[in-house]
Amino acid sequence: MTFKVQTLNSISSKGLDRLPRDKYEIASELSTPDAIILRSHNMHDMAIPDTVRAIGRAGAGVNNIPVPDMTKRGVAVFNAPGANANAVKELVLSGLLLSSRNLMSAWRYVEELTSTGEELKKEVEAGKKRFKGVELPGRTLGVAGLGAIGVQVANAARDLGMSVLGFDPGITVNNAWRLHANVSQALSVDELLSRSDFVSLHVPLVDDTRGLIDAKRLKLMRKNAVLLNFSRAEIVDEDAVLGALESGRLHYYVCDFPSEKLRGHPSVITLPHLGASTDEAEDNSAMMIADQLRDYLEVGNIRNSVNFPEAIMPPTANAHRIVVVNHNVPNMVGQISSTLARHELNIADLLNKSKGEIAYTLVDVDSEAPEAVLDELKAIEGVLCVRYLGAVGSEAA
Ligand SMILES: NC(=O)C1=CN([C@@H]2O[C@H](COP(=O)(O)OP(=O)(O)OC[C@H]3O[C@@H](n4cnc5c(N)ncnc54)[C@H](O)[C@@H]3O)[C@@H](O)[C@H]2O)C=CC1
Ligand SMILES: O=C(O)CCC(=O)C(=O)O
Repeated sequence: MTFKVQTLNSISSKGLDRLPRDKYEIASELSTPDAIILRSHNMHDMAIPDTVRAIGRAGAGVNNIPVPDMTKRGVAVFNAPGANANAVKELVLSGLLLSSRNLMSAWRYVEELTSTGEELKKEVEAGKKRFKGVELPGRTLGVAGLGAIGVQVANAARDLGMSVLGFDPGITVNNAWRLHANVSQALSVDELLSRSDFVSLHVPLVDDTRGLIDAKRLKLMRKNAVLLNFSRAEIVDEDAVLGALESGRLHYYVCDFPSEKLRGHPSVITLPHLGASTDEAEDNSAMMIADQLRDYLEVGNIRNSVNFPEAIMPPTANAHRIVVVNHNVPNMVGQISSTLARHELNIADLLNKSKGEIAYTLVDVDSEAPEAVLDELKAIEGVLCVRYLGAVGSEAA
């Protein structure tokens, strides 16, 4: 079996090399891809071919992928949680220091000096008082979203001696375990904003978080506070931020998402979406997503899908694997197994998992499944996709 994988962005070769070329054709232009790998490419406006079975985001945020439409079509969407978290954490720490020590304006000041020798030294000493900053120990950082990135940011800020407050109503048990014991809990975004000198946002862009930081919430922030946004532009109301900078409520807005309005503002430090742009993060994300896609395409296993359930079934030796994606409604497993029974196919192993509106079934049968069985499975009302993977047990052995 061979697979076609289309890349919509430049993807680290360390990741693509995990897809052996005797089994995988990989190209940026393909008319009938089985899978797509991308980073930030906007898929909302593109026609996604019917042949696509899986989409892999070599990164964290999936707001550039039409996930609900893909779910309706039975297409699994994967991401690489945590793979770029350290890179983002390091950039957030840079942002904290750039703002606390007024480094960008200080740097610009020096760049614009034209004097030389003693005169230059005099201007340096005379000018530096304009850039006096503050130290981080004793200041409070509020972290909204304690996922892979937020936890690392919170822990690093504690290590720098800051007091840290966190808010995340959906924190996972694993992330709660990873969090520094001295990080305090805020009970709402409003509380977080009102008790912090620096606020860093690490929530995904979804309907609930669009415009999370608006004019009303900015008024809750401490005077001269710094807002850091390395999540997504749309989480913050940009006009409201510009207003808060004018009124002095905000001292700096540090973000990874430039816009015409933000560019050139003396109190905005904006970077070109650099959070995940390190060798390490690009390699980690690409390797993780390639491994997950390969396991899905070849074996049917699902790890780190944002719309499909986790599903891992070790291949049965000498069996033949069928994968069925269907609506999460009653009697689907019954219909699948009775179809197999009608064709005298004995089930060696079966796994059925569901997540939201999707149910997912892996079936290992003792003998090869003829085309007619697959056609009958496809014809069951509610079935979105059927894949025949064949003897995955023998290949793995
Ligand atoms: N600037 C860059 O290059 C990068 C940006 N990102 C952005 O950062 C976001 C977070 O990434 P990860 O930490 O890896 O994701 P994650 O999924 O591990 O963590 C997100 C956390 O936010 C929490 N959350 C959701 N809604 C919330 C709300 N209203 N208030 C408080 N917490 C809320 C969730 O419960 C979860 O724990 C991504 O979705 C992406 O948009 C991620 C990587 C690189
Ligand atoms: O791939 C990139 O550079 C963007 C990373 C990012 O924004 C994410 O992983 O959510």
